[in-house]
Amino acid sequence: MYDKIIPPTTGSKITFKKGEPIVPDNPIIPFIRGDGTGIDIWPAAQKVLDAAVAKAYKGTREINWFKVYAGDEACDLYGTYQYLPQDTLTAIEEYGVAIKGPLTTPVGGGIRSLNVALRQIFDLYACVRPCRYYAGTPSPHKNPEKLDVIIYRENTEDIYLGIEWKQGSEIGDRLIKILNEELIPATPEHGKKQIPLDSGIGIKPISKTGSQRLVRRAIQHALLLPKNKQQVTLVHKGNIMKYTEGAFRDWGYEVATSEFRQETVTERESWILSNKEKNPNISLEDNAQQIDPGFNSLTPEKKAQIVKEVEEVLNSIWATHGNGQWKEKIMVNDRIADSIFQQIQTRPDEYSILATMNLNGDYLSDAAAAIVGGLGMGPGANIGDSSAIFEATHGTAPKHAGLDRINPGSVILSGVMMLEFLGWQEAADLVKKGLGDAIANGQVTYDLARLLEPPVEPLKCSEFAEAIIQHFG
Ligand SMILES: NC(=O)C1=CN([C@@H]2O[C@H](COP(=O)(O)OP(=O)(O)OC[C@H]3O[C@@H](n4cnc5c(N)ncnc54)[C@H](OP(=O)(O)O)[C@@H]3O)[C@@H](O)[C@H]2O)C=CC1
Ligand SMILES: O=C(O)CCC(=O)C(=O)O
Ligand SMILES: [Mg+2]
Repeated sequence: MYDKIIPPTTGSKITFKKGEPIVPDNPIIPFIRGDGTGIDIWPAAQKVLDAAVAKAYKGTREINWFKVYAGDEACDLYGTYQYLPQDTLTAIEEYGVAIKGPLTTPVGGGIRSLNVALRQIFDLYACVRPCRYYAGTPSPHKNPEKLDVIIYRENTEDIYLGIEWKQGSEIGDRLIKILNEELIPATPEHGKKQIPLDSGIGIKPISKTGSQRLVRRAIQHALLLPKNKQQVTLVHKGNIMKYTEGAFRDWGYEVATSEFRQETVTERESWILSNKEKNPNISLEDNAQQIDPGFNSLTPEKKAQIVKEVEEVLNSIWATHGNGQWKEKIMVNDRIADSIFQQIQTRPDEYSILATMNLNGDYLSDAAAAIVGGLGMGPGANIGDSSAIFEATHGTAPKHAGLDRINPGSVILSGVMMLEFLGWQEAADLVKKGLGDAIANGQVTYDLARLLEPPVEPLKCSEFAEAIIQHFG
């Protein structure tokens, strides 16, 4: 079944039932070490995870690691250009849950992203990236502890589908010709627009299915959070891209109000309801005027549409959501993508789950990680209905590779997410305690050491892992 690798002789498989993992006490878990600093951070992370499981379960539970190959290491073993061997795909398919270090993607030419390929091959449609603060972590922000968000990033489509054509290529030029001469003129709203002939062309598909399954998972997650964090914000650039980014927002609201009607309220509905709560005799027209600041300058048709919206909301949910009941529901709102970047800095405590398309989530997860201490503190999980791969938000950080200096925190915290996914909360809690206490004690790697006031002598990557284990207690 495998060409060049041999699974562990002990251990059992994780299986999935209705999207939930069924986990034996001795699961076999494939891991990819990763390129660049993967050589430093993976061994450190593995050591911490093993120590936590051993301490939490005293030998009754154990991870049986299965080394599989991707990236440079795979080419060394399998031959030139064998970046993602079939053995690796077979192992992840067979064992369901895997963890990986970062993998290199060259800019401009060469192979497309192995990281993205893995997400697409296993349909890991939800990229979950929590950004929360560990006390004592230095940050460029005054109140980094106020940020506690979980980014739910759609993980399989958008520009990451990688459908693009090079400038000057035969198909690219043909496509531009068809667009300029046939499709754009056939679409009146595009007027006389034309694509410059020397353009590269990329396609940005955003599907209803892809958007809705991501938002569905985000709302399901919100249901498990404490009441004050039960909020899902749909992030989009729908003011500019109405049929892709704008549609993501609309489809997100549709999932909330059709599949989770009793559990959710949209921000706009909450305004309509609270207007009536404040003034029970308010007319539909006055209510409409208050929810739409530009109401008075709208066309009669548009005004009538908003009045109808108010009427429908009151008719359909006043009984279940009115009189303040909506305050107990999950709030679903939306924010424009550029605005959310400033909002997480200026009003961080107003946000909880941020549901995004692929590209916006990629940008936003690095930015949010920076607020709570940098990419060394940014974990992640790629989750599908029948498998999951855990990995940090950051890349290979090549200039630090092999120096035993990089912060392994992000991969260790990705391991914590994996332990929680397995239901091994006791081990996950030990790692979080160890990491939190090490940081609070000023035992940190270079990235955090240089930000501390006064600066401290940095620990090596491997020493930081040891410090975490010592702080398990
Ligand atoms: N999922 C994946 O495997 C990903 C892979 N990549 C790939 O990684 C390669 C390198 O990408 P690049 O743009 O340099 O981005 P990286 O995220 O690899 O690194 C950029 C900078 O972020 C900081 N950083 C990253 N990781 C850590 C860490 N663990 N601890 C402390 N600081 C960290 C370092 O800053 P400083 O030097 O200032 O301390 C580093 O130089 C590319 O090929 C890219 O495509 C990128 C993202 C995700
Ligand atoms: O695969 C890559 O090279 C980049 C991926 C990335 O930036 C991410 O997943 O956040
Ligand atoms: Mg990224």
